[in-house]
Amino acid sequence: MSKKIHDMFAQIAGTYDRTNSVLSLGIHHLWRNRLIKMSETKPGDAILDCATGTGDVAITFYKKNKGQGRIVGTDFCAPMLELAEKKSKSNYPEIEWKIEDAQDLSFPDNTFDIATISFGIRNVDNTEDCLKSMARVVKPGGKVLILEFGQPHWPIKPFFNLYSGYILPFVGGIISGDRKAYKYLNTSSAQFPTGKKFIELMEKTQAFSEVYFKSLTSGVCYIYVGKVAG
Ligand SMILES: C[S@@+](CC[C@H](N)C(=O)[O-])C[C@H]1O[C@@H](n2cnc3c(N)ncnc32)[C@H](O)[C@@H]1O
Repeated sequence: MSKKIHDMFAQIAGTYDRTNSVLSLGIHHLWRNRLIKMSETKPGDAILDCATGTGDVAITFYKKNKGQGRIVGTDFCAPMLELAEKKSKSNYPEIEWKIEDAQDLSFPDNTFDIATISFGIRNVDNTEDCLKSMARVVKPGGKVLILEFGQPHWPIKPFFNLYSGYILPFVGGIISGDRKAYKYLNTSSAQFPTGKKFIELMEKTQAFSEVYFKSLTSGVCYIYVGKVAG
């Protein structure tokens, strides 16, 4: 587990949701909804959302499946998870929140139908370990889905680079008081394997029988799907 990443999220937890909404102009809700649609979930499914942060994906799964089934949100950062719990406890008390490192999940093999991670895998120390850990806890034939930033293509690319390189750290810094965290968002996204390169990483784990991806908003974000091998 990276203490530096953990402490960075602990530091920005209180302003995380507000900063997200401002910086993405609300588009992050559309991206997360797309992830849920691509999961093809149905009421009764057991779902794990890793690196859940303040819990939006887990809560959206709960609403989509009308509270039927099991929804678990995990994160290694207690201050983020506390906000998820606070948000959900009156309306969605059945959602389980648990401190877990996504690279070394403690659940038994084949526990879930679906496991997701949104804007989290870029932050883990070892991407392959994280993918293997998520695939291990999903039943054969179930799905692992990853939502992550990418590097957008032309004609959005120059505008995006300007936005994410300068405006995002500036505005993120003002709202959160931590400019470095939003500079990190930009540099880590720019370096992270995207599209076919990420698919190669998924294939390398040998945990999936089928892998595919969809790019969103001209490549600003990607959703990767792996069907867990039997
Ligand atoms: C950018 S936030 C994303 C939160 C949420 N999934 C969302 O879509 O808003 C990244 C989250 O990943 C968590 N995280 C980073 N590395 C992790 C790890 N190895 N295990 C579990 N959580 C981790 C951080 O604590 C943080 O809450």
